[in-house]
Amino acid sequence: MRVDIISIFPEYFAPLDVSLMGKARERGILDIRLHQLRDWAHDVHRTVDDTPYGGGPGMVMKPEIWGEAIDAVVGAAAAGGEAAPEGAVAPRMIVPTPSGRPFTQEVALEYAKEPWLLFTPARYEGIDSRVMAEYGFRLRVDEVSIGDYVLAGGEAAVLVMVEAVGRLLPGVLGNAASVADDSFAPGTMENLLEGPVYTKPPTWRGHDVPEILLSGHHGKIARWRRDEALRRTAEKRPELLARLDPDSLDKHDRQL
Ligand SMILES: Nc1cc(-c2ccc3ccn(Cc4ccc(CN5CCCC5)cc4)c3c2)n[nH]1
Repeated sequence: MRVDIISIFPEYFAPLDVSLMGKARERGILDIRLHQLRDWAHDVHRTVDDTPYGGGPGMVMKPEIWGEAIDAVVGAAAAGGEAAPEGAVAPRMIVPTPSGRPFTQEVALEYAKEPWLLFTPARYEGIDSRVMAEYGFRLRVDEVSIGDYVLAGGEAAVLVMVEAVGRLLPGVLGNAASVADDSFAPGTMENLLEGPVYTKPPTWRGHDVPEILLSGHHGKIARWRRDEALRRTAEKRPELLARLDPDSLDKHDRQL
């Protein structure tokens, strides 16, 4: 997967050089390319923002510079300047914003199927809306929110999304099964919070690991884990239980 990120703070993405994402890049699973938005601002001060039409606080990012940057990043491949990833002519353009659709595990799985993503994290009060209108159809623009709180810019949201998508790519996580057991993973754990985890020692400061987990009885262990997931979900996120497909609950679940 190719990932392009255009930002006035490309250094914000240094964390993508470490750990799982760093290894995925070394192994060519993820091809992340960073671009400094100001490289397309031609005035002497390399200005990227201006005052909002209609008044209001803060500044808005100018459309011209974003347009030139996106054309350069997308066009380079389309113009045959280099091999577009897996024949993708155009990337999916993802715009972090507090007013976007919720970014969920389902959206992460959707993005993980794309050969090429373009993230456009903004600063100030956001990007002139005409940029999303200009690329909306051709780049299938998706405005997404990572949560109901306001960040100072989109970069942290991009870090979150690249990690959530990157870990779903084949070969990134050592033990593929752990993706299937994720909270919100499709299938048995869909819409359930995962239960508690333990490792050695069996007793630590007087706290014992639940006996069942030491029993080696895999059927009972799976049952216990599902019960714990249901209990935790009912306690912390009851609204998720309402989304559960009743057919996915067996008679044991129902008596909980
Ligand atoms: N899930 C999530 C995503 C973000 C996020 C993503 C990108 C940017 C770019 C700039 N900001 C700061 C910021 C400050 C104030 C407003 C609200 N203003 C009210 C009137 C016009 C706008 C919007 C935006 C971002 C924030 N925050 N939270």
